[in-house]
Amino acid sequence: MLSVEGLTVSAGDVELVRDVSFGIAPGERVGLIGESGSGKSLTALSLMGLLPEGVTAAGTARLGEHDLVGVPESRLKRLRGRELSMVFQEPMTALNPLMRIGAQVAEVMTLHGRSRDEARARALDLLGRVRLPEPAQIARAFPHQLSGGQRQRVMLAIALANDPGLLICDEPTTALDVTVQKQMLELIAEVAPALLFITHDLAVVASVCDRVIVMYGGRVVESGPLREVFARPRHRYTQGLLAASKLTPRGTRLPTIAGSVPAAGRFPAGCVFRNRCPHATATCETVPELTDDGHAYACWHPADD
Ligand SMILES: Nc1ncnc2c1ncn2[C@@H]1O[C@H](COP(=O)(O)OP(=O)(O)OP(=O)(O)O)[C@@H](O)[C@H]1O
Repeated sequence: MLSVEGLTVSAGDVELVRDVSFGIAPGERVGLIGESGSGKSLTALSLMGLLPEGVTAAGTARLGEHDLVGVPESRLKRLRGRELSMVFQEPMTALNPLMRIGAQVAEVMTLHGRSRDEARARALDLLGRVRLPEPAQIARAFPHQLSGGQRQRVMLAIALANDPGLLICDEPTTALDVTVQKQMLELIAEVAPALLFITHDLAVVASVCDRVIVMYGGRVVESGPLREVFARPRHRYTQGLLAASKLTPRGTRLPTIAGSVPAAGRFPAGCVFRNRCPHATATCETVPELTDDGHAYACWHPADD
């Protein structure tokens, strides 16, 4: 569905993103991780055609039938919001402080050709879909009257308004507290048609994504199915990230703790978690899981040891 080949982003002679290639299949949820400055945001912005002044992209990126790199702004404008859309970290900078929420959600639909009445009605549906309580009341509110989590849900409603095929999220939950973050992540995972999710939080990747791409110094240094990359990280940056996180790479010796399989039954018995995990002997066929306390833990099967 999305195919990126040899994407290079430069500011003058300086290459900030080099030769990045990856793809996203319909329905797939891909995490893009990497340290600060590794080029994650520029990669996403080049797909959206939203690179800052003086920064240019080369290479190819195709979303379905549409080229995204090296095409005129007028064409990208038609694609943005309709074929692909993006949710940013800070909703206050993206929302118009002087415009009511309902009108802002409706506007993105009228811009893409829906009638005013239709857009207004659908705006209420969308606010309900992102699980905002009392959508009619929220629609009449101004951004400052909502909480940070509610504003981020509004941004998600706006991003979904024209049924895009791909949703890009750039650290959308970083500014939210842990409980609100978890709800937002569940919502994104549920509603995204296909997802490119930028974060440097491994637990977030573990809870939302099927596949992960790791960037370092402007390049992709490894990628693959989540459990594969987390279980056998090849690049020293990924290894360091895993070591510093609450996730434990496969192969690490962990104490076995007796206990019962959690009621949630998410984990088949037989695997071992690190001892801080409340699920103790619970299981895991899938390597990382986000547990009820909001943290991800990895486990390894004794048989693999
Ligand atoms: N407008 C610009 N002009 C020149 N260099 C830029 C510009 N924007 C970003 N950069 C540089 O490009 C590199 C990649 O930036 P980018 O924002 O994509 O990183 P990132 O991985 O998203 O980081 P973070 O996690 O901190 O958001 C950085 O070294 C950054 O300083």
